[in-house]
Amino acid sequence: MKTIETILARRSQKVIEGEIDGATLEAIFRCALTAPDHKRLRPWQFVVCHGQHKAALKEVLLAAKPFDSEIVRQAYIEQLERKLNFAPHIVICLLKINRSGAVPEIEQILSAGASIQNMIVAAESLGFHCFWKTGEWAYNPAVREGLGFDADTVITGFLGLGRSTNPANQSAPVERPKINDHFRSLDELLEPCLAVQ
Ligand SMILES: Cc1cc2nc3c(=O)[nH]c(=O)nc-3n(C[C@H](O)[C@H](O)[C@H](O)COP(=O)(O)O)c2cc1C
Repeated sequence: MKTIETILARRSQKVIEGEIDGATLEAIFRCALTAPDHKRLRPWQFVVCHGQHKAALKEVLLAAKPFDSEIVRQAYIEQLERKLNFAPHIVICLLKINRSGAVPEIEQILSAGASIQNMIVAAESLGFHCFWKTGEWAYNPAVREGLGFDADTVITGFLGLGRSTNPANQSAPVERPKINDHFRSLDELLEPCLAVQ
């Protein structure tokens, strides 16, 4: 599929079942490293989790959450096991913020987002599917600490990747916003100003 068709057809997919081979995954990961990056700070880091790593990841997520009772803890364990199965490969995407002042923080955040989007477009162009997840896994600082990253590191997402084998899990196309609701020409913007002159 051509790149534009891939981007226009992209949908997040909440349940992804099939694995991607190692060489193809590596090609997808290399695409993250071509994200636009002001002053080449390369502020991104990625932790790759496959099936064999899910148990360890579950322990990190579990240890990051306090519980009032064992019943609540057990219910959370069941929920975690289910949620960690959302994709066969999970890439924990991190941004190590450079505070030297060389590049504003917002630009580093944008670069981190672009690196993730590059992986999504690469995976989709090869016929795979993705889901970009944040929520409490990303925003609870204890998860970041449990993974061994310092306070200057931000978890920008848990990117699930894989092959979709079950048509029932595939997201239907959606209507996208109208181009004129988001794009205007400068003429249109300046018209009222020019009219009063
Ligand atoms: C930074 C970011 C974080 C996201 N985190 C979540 C999340 O935690 N849970 C979730 O259900 N979807 C999450 N999403 C995915 C959106 O829900 C999804 O993109 C949206 O529903 C639009 O669907 P589409 O991607 O198929 O167009 C996230 C998307 C972005 C860009």
